[in-house]
Amino acid sequence: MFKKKNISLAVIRRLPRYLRYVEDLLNHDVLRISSSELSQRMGYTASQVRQDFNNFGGFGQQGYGYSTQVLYENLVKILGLDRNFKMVIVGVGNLGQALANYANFYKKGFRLIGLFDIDPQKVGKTIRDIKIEHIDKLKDFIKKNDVDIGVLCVPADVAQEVADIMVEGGIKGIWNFTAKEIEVKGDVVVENVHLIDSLMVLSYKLNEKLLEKERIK
Ligand SMILES: NC(=O)c1ccc[n+]([C@@H]2O[C@H](COP(=O)([O-])OP(=O)(O)OC[C@H]3O[C@@H](n4cnc5c(N)ncnc54)[C@H](O)[C@@H]3O)[C@@H](O)[C@H]2O)c1
Repeated sequence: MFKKKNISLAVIRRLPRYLRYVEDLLNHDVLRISSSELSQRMGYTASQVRQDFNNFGGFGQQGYGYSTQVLYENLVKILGLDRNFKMVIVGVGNLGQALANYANFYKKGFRLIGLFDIDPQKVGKTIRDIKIEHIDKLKDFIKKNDVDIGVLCVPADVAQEVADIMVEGGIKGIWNFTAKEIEVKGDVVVENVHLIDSLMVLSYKLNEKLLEKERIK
């Protein structure tokens, strides 16, 4: 594929935003967009957009701009969304249940195929037609179903041991929602999510504005 090695994380983190935006254009029957228009609407510079896309070979045509359909198809491929990764959620508490009920995973091409917990009150119940299984069955389930992604939603104090089970089963990536920095062997990919970080960024921005107002007074 067109993908080069060592794409910066900052570029990768912008790709979902491009995808969301391009999807919106397609939904509004916009078939083509120039890099300057795209950049203006997204709040980047035109050269930033071109540089971002050039990391993957660039998808525009001189004098034409970008075909939204071509952009969409390329972004889907680059992000691996066409692979329909299979995932399981481990820890079906507040967060695990909310994620299990989130229909957008399916729309974006992720297939949730298993739910696991240790609590006997939860094991056997179903969410969106998926039965919650006991954690004892996790390793074999991952092996048998060749699961790609494990979503870690357990308390932090058991995060490492549950991650170890995932890795033993042959998981390829872990979406870690716990506050624990887990360690993994081999080439397992870990992506940590901290909603609170985003809230703190909001807090920082609010604080900046307030400080500015206080200076003016
Ligand atoms: N990253 C974020 O932004 C974010 C947001 C909310 C919560 N969290 C974290 O997500 C995790 C879950 O939060 P929650 O509010 O859903 O907690 P919760 O207590 O409601 O759910 C935890 C679930 O894990 C299960 N569990 C415990 N030990 C287990 C084990 N060994 N194997 C399998 N299942 C096990 C429990 O039975 C329970 O159902 C916590 O670590 C929390 O700190 C992160």
